[in-house]
Amino acid sequence: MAGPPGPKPLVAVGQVTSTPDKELNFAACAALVREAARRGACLVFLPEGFDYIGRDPAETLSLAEGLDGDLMGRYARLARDCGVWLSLGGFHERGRDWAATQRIYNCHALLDPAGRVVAAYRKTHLCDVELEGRVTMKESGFTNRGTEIVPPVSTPAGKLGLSICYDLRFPEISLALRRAGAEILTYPSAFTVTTGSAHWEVLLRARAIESQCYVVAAAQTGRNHEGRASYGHTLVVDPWGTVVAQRGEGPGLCYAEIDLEYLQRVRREIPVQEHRRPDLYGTVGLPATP
Ligand SMILES: O=C(O)CNC(=O)[C@H](CS)NC(=O)CCC(=O)C(=O)O
Repeated sequence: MAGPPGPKPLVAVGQVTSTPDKELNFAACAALVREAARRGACLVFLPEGFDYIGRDPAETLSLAEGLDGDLMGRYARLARDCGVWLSLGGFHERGRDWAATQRIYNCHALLDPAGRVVAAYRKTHLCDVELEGRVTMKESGFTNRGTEIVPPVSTPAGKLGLSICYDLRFPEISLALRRAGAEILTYPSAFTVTTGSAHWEVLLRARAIESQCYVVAAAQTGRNHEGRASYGHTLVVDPWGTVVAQRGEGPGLCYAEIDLEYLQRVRREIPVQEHRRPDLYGTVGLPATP
């Protein structure tokens, strides 16, 4: 192997309380990105809805922009100014079909330090969930489903596989990304308090253990508007399943070093990828037959 280990890449994960006010949200996110860059992070993650959280579908639709709009332009300048990569999960995107569909995409954009959008993943699993008397979400009411998984992107921290929030519940996408070469999986999120307190950490650790990837999950926290609160608990999990960084509630950053030698060791020691039985699981993602 190569000589002495060099410094390991540092990533930063932001936790925010987005509101319907895009200006305030940008100011809060930009301050976190600047702080993370000062501390030496090469890649900064922001949560789903970093741009805003609308009070209702009509407001959410009215505030949405294209990837070529003003807000992404400001983030591109921020990436350039700070010299960092930005994972901007859960951007409310008016796509090319906006005029026809009047629905947006839930888009995870990855920007390089030149401010270019090097990848855009559009959320493929939409959160339509009804917990009687507690939680109602109907994302498909204002969002189009993404149509593809995006191949992992090489970054200075490792090969990054993009997902969003509710995608976390579907191991199929994490395994597909792992198979395509991912070393870091990321789930920018806006989890509810009810589901987050029961499922958040265990799902993130399970995805890390079974895929043997780092898992990075930036989260919304606190009261986004009168009718909504988010669970927080931004996490980074290593490929062994250990939580290596986390926040509780309230806005802020946490940091983790990405150690790809450690990742390789975990994969060597428990070679699950070689032990899989694809000959047996052919229809696993399909609906059950009666
Ligand atoms: O709507 C926006 O503006 C931003 N998007 C979201 O907040 C999305 C869709 S409603 N939230 C989730 O996917 C929560 C998942 C969750 O809580 C779970 O899986 O338990």
